[in-house]
Formats: sequence, structure tokens, C-alpha cells
Amino acid sequence: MSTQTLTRDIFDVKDLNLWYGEHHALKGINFPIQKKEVTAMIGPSGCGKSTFLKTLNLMNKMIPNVRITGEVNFDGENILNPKTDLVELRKHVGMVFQKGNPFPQSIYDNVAYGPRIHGIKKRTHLDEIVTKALIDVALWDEVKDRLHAPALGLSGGQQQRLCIARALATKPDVLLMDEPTSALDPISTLKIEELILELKEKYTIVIVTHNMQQAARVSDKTAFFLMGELIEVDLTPNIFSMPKDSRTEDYITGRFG
Ligand SMILES: Nc1ncnc2c1ncn2[C@@H]1O[C@H](COP(=O)(O)OP(=O)(O)OP(=O)(O)O)[C@@H](O)[C@H]1O
Repeated sequence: MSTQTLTRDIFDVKDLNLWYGEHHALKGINFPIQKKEVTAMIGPSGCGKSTFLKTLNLMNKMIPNVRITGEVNFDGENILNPKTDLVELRKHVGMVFQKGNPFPQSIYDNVAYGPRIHGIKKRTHLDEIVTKALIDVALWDEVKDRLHAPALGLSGGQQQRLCIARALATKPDVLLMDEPTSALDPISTLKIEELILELKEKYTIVIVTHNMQQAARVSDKTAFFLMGELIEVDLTPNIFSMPKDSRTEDYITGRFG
């Protein structure tokens, strides 16, 4: 999969539909996502934000009874094509979940996990990758003296930064984040938000958040989902100050959801 492309859209999603059994969870989504921007997805519970996010690296492909139609073009290739190599795709499109979910291994082994899967065995090379990823998430100073201690001994906020480091260690192009701060205290949340703003220099970030202030603080574009439909996507200040659709306005002004 080439990481070179002439267009600024890293994803171009066309007429995407997804069903869980009979339930039509994503309805005709058309959504270009631009490189090196932060795109936030907001909307009431159950509107399909996580489902959409997971479709970008096919995390939901293995769920029984899922049917997906349309196109999810990543770097010019439709990943819905059955030939897509999922391990390779997830190397390029990493994911961070709601709650930091480190493996029950050392801090070092958590970060080295992805590179090892991709065949990197040389200790000096792994050391370099682990150090860089931990520096990138501003965790290095806190853990450099205990790299071989269990990752589960870290605080919740540190665990979440470790999981971001683990995702960064395979050098992805895109980082998908599913409510990455919902289980964190305000200070840890602030650190992750600062990190997102730094990471967007190098990565494309797509984030699901329930926190509209967070979307306003960290994202360049905001997409509003409602009952499986993408109602509108625009520059974040436009969505929060002059949304085009009355349903977006009702949601952001707290009239429902
Ligand atoms: N594995 C699954 N099997 C069946 N239905 C599912 C599955 N995952 C999600 N759904 C359904 O699909 C719809 C969209 O769910 P999704 O998790 O994408 O919404 P969301 O907007 O991310 O919600 P929340 O904000 O509460 O996390 C919901 O009705 C949900 O119940």
C-alpha cells in the first residue's frame, strides 16, 4: 500500500452502508478525510460513530452478520476489497480505544509488540523505536527507569499514552481514537488533547468524542452523525457557530442527545 498520494484526502469513503444483521447502522456515508488533520465525530449515543471509525481499519469485519457495501478508499485503494491484507492495513491505520488497554506485559514489550509482529527483531532497532514512541507521547521521562516493569502498574492516563505509543510504534499514517479520554481525569485528558495537537503534525487523526468542547479544542473538522447518517461535516468553527443543518444546531445547543 503506497503512502504517497497526490490528493490530500487519505480516506475517501463513498456510499458506505453497514448492517449488523437487520440493523442498518451506517446509511449512505460519503466522507472524505484529509491528511494531517484532526477530524472529530460527534453525535448521540448509538448514531454509528464508533462503527464508522472501526470501518476505517476494518475492525468490525470479523463480527458475525456484519455486511458492508460501498467504498472505503484508503490511499486510493478500496479496503473493502476482500484481498485487503488486514495486518498491513492496521500497520498504516492504528487504533486507540476508550480505555487504555495495555497487554499484561512490560512497558517495553507493549510498545515493541507491533514492530515485532512486522518482523523487527534487532534489539537496538527495537530500542530506538520504543524510545522514540515513548518520547512522542511524552511518557519517556516518566517510565525510562522502569521500561521492564508491568504496563498495568501505570496510571490510567499513562496507560492511555502507552497505548498511543504502541499504536505509533508501527509508524502508521492514521490514528483512530475512540473516546480516548472518556475514562480519564481532567489533567490526563488535557495531556492527551495536547498530544493530539502535536501528533497532527505527522499523522492524520480521526477521533470519536462525546465531549463537544473537546471536539472544538482539538479538531480541524467536525462531523455530526445522527441515526446512522452523516448529517454534515465542516470546519470545526463552522459546525459550532453556524451549522448548516438544523439537526446539528439542535444537537450542539443541547436540544437533544
Ligand atoms: N457488534 C454489534 N452488533 C450489533 N449491533 C451493534 C454492534 N455494534 C454496534 N451496534 C449497534 O449499531 C448502532 C451504532 O453503534 P455505535 O457503537 O457505532 O454507535 P456510537 O455512535 O459510537 O455510540 P456511543 O456513542 O454510545 O458509543 C447502535 O444501534 C448499536 O447498538
